[in-house]
Amino acid sequence: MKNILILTAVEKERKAVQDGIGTDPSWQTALCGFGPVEAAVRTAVLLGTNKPDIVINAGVAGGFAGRSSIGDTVLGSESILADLGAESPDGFINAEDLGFGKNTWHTNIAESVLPAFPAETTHVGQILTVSTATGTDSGERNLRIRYPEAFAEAMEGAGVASAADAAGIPYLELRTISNKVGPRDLGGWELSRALTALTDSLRLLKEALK
Ligand SMILES: O=C(O)c1cccc(C(=O)CC[C@H]2O[C@@H](n3cnc4c(=O)[nH]cnc43)[C@H](O)[C@@H]2O)c1
Repeated sequence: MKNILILTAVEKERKAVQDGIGTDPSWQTALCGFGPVEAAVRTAVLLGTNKPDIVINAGVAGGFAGRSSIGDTVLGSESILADLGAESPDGFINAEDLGFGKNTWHTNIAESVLPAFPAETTHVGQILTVSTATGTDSGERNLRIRYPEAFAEAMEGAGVASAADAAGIPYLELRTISNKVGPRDLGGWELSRALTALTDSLRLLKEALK
């Protein structure tokens, strides 16, 4: 039996995950906090005393219009720290291109569990991690151009991935879509739909990783 550690930013996400996995000593949940720095630090601390077989960052996310819809599930083949780098007159230069380390953490777990998920509402691909949630049309446009293959934007994945990578532990990011990436409109967020999808997706993931 594999030991799995699932990290979420907030308690409501943790509860949705817990409802999906049920009570099982091999499947543990914890909070990693809000944003990539808090997520990396808290994950690293947890991995100092607990060495699971797989680390998962799960939660809700913004979806890029036309690429993912509210209630969909995104299995991250890559978690990308999308806003770490430097601006220049010729555009954004990411940390890797600057020669200062990693922006992208790959995993092959997403592809391997995909057959367990409904094809019409599940995507495998890039999930962006940002320190500031996109809140304008121009911000959305910039990210969409810079990352033409990204399905979703959230705020913890690359932090958790970085800590898991440093500990040599396989990693997966799983997100369900609660809102569109773009102008901040909390009234347009469909959190309960995304949290129900999160519960359903964790149930499927648990079956797939058996
Ligand atoms: O207030 C609630 O009921 C509630 C329930 C569950 C989650 C929340 C959050 O505020 C989650 C914050 C978390 O969600 C990610 N997220 C979601 N949409 C976006 C987005 O458009 N851009 C960036 N991040 C997004 C993110 O990982 C946050 O940590 C509230």
